[in-house]
Amino acid sequence: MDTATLSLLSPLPTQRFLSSEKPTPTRYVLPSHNHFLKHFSYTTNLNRNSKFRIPEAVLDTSPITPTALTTPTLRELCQAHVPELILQRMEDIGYVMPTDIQREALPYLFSGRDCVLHAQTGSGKTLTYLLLINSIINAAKSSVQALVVVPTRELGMQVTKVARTLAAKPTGVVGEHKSCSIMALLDGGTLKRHKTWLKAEPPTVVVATVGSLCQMLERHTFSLETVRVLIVDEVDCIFNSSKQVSSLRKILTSYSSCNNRQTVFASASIPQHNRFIHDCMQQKWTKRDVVHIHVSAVEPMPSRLYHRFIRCETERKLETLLSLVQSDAPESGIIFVAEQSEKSKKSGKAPSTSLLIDFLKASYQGDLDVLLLEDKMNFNSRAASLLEVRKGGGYLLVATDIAARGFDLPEMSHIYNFDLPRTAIDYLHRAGRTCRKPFSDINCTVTSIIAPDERFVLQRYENELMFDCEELIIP
Ligand SMILES: Nc1ncnc2c1ncn2[C@@H]1O[C@H](COP(=O)(O)OP(=O)(O)OP(=O)(O)O)[C@@H](O)[C@H]1O
Repeated sequence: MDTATLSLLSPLPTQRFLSSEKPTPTRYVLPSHNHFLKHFSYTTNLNRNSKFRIPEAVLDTSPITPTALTTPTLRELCQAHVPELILQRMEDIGYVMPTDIQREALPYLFSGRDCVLHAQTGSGKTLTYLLLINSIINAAKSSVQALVVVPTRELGMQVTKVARTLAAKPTGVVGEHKSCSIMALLDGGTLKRHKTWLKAEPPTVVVATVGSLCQMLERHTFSLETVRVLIVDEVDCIFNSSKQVSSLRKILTSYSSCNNRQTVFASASIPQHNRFIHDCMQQKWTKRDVVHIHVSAVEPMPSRLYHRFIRCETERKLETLLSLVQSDAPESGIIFVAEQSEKSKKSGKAPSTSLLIDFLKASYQGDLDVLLLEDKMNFNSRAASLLEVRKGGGYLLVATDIAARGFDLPEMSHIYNFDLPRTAIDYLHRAGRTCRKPFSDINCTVTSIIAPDERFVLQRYENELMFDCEELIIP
């Protein structure tokens, strides 16, 4: 390994592989080299000889001692950095042991390094960056100190909710509780009200969609001058969106400077990550010593997922879906449908989402509520669907890929790809809406209903994402 890499990382506690399974406080397992590589790889910017080659995993070769292998609790990891009330609240909610990404990333984050958090769906990246935010902000100061940028309104609502839950008063604490204020500045919101709020008493944390944020920045309603930590969640999704990418670039480089803030990017998928890290440094999205924390590098898909597919002719897809849902009896499920193509719109055809909703409402006889979530719904209807979903109780959500990113619905047991996703990454994120209880053993199922000639597409996704999909044959 590049010695420069070691010396760069050595001031920090070099992480040793502990376990990908549910962590227990004392676990004395000597991991194999391959096992280590499978789960953790760190990359930094120091290998400048090749264009995008970045040093591989950091291997700790010092003797293994029982102490080094004792899994720290979240409290132990955060104690010196995060206020006690937040730690108490974290434990109230049930966050006691860290997930892999939390254990690996928090020491780097607390050291002030810019980081790219690259870990499986449902691995707890949100709590990771919220703990960093809570270690930095001062709730007594009236200024925007932390900014979380998200690609969709729905994800913004979710992150805001988690941030507010974490900031709430812990049980048993009496008296007044001054927590930080968190503003959701999201597309479809009432920007006029936000403008007044930002001017009168700036919130400590802003969770924003790119569009609304840029609107506010362009109108000089507020500036990013006081922002000390900037998070971009689902970063690859925003960089991939032709509508959002140029605004994100401005947020990162024109409206603020990487030298005046700590920058964190998060996603379960960062295609060509070496290239991305290189760009982070070259484009000054981050400082030059950005750390890439890649957990489960060769296993991008959560291992508790069972993948299957069923071949059927297009005209039989609806009946096939219905019989699958009825025999699976999911706790809750999402049925993913492709967005309607321009060609189909022009020919006046009804979108698949409407056809599917009408069909299920007429034919499905189970207990689950049938709901719809798609981009072209107005914001109020989208919010209403989301509210129903979050109320608990079982539901079948018919959705486009708008529901594929970041949604955390822990009770979700089944995903159905009524239409195959366009890319392997879309498959990964759709599938990742299940298996969202980090320390649970429960398996979840992803089923793709494919036309016979789509088998090779699914096979490509299997190869790319390294999972196996079993064929389901209905007699
Ligand atoms: N330390 C923890 N202990 C128990 N549960 C946790 C812990 N950290 C996070 N969780 C739970 O894990 C679930 C997934 O977390 P989160 O939404 O942050 O995942 P993510 O990594 O952002 O996934 P995605 O890439 O799909 O957005 C949430 O329900 C969260 O409450």
